[in-house]
Amino acid sequence: MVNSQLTSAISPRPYCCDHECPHSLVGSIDLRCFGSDKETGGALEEGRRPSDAETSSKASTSHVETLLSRSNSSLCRGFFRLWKHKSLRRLSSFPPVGFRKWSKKRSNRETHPSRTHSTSTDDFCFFRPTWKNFTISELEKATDNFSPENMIGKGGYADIFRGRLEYGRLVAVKRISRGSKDERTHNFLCEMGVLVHLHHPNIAKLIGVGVEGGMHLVFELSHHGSLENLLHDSKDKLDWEVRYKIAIGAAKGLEYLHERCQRRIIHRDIKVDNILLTEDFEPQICDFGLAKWLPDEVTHHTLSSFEGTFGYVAPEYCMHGVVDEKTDVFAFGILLLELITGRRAVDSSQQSLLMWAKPVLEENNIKDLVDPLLGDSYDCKQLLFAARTAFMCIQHSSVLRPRMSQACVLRILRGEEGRSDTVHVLQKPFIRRTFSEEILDAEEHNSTRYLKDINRHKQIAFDC
Ligand SMILES: Nc1ncnc2c1ncn2[C@@H]1O[C@H](COP(=O)(O)OP(=O)(O)OP(=O)(O)O)[C@@H](O)[C@H]1O
Repeated sequence: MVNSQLTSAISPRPYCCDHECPHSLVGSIDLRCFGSDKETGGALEEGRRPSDAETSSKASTSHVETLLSRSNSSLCRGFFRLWKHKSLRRLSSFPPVGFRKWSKKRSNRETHPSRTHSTSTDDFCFFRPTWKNFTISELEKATDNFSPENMIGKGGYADIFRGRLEYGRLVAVKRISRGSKDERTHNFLCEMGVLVHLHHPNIAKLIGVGVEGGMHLVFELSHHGSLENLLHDSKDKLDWEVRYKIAIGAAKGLEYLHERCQRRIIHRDIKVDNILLTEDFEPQICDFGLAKWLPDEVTHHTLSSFEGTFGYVAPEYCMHGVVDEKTDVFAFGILLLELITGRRAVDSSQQSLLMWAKPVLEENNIKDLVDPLLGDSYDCKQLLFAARTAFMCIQHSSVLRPRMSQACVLRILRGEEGRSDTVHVLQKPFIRRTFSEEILDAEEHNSTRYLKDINRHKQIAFDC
């Protein structure tokens, strides 16, 4: 049955936008992996503006509080069992909490003029027929029978093998190998369902798939592996010039996902492990296993299960399950801080980079942030632009974070926004907000509470 599902999924047919369809990006991995089927309902709510009553009655319950209140439940035990099997710090489906209901069409300010809003069938038929359907023998031959020596990555639900195709092309074969049969199928279809829409120099390039003897996604091999390998695992220092190039390229990739590709895609797991580097250090965003398609008409999704990576999670996602472009913008800010400081989002003593860097940025002591390995070998202006961008992206309130596009993040990063010669002072973002947004923000994004939550979140993740 799985195979027939897979075969039909890769055959050229209209892309389905139904929320219930396994090809759809709007479903969320359910909580069956925690052994709690009853928690699986209502995986997402589309963004609507809250009523006053809803706002006041539900705002006080956070994901973390609810998780803690259930800490003895089988749900929680399931989470920790799963945690041990997942890659470090990666949070898989977190239990649902009393997520609020929102009601609002997207405002004009938030719509994307760059994308056409067609609802015609053509809109759902965007796939690249150049994809190859690999046989298992081709993949085995390419990877030397998936030999351990060829394993170049081990993710939460897949192993990645280096391979050489018959005609010499180097590839990375992602073999979906963990989870139940349903989970593997779901993950495979979700990732493939996103990739079918994407074609950009800063997005990992899918060459084909293989559904014989397991589920496989075949990518162009990235010469330098992930940014994680290069920035944190290598003895060689990564030059500032390259870091800045990576920042710009990753920003372009995200801008494409959010505003320029066929669908509005939220990646949800932007981090150094998911930025691959080509031979000339061009960054490519990979791992679309958690990506969501967000319809243009809604402001955001509210997910009832929580997935992501500790250290990169935006406050509103952590506290209320709210997912939109700003979720990725926040994570991108953390990634920028990693590039500037050379520190991990969460270090070996479980200290958060955000907590360390934010006060330094607020004090405008930018030089104190710089990776000691760089010494004085960096471009001061580029550093200031990058620090300024990071500062804006990690704003607690999503309203205050810039968008990737509309000339926001990229322009700030390139120093094209504001007074480039007087950027010594990091300014608070200049986005004007409505009164209701101010109220909403003050009520809902209390930073003290967030810090409390994130600390408890950390305890759950690392101490149990
Ligand atoms: N095309 C590629 N070229 C080179 N290395 C790759 C490629 N794709 C993946 N990798 C390596 O494999 C690692 C894991 O890949 P990926 O993130 O796609 O797996 P995953 O199972 O989805 O991981 P996660 O636990 O983050 O979900 C990457 O961090 C990278 O080091």
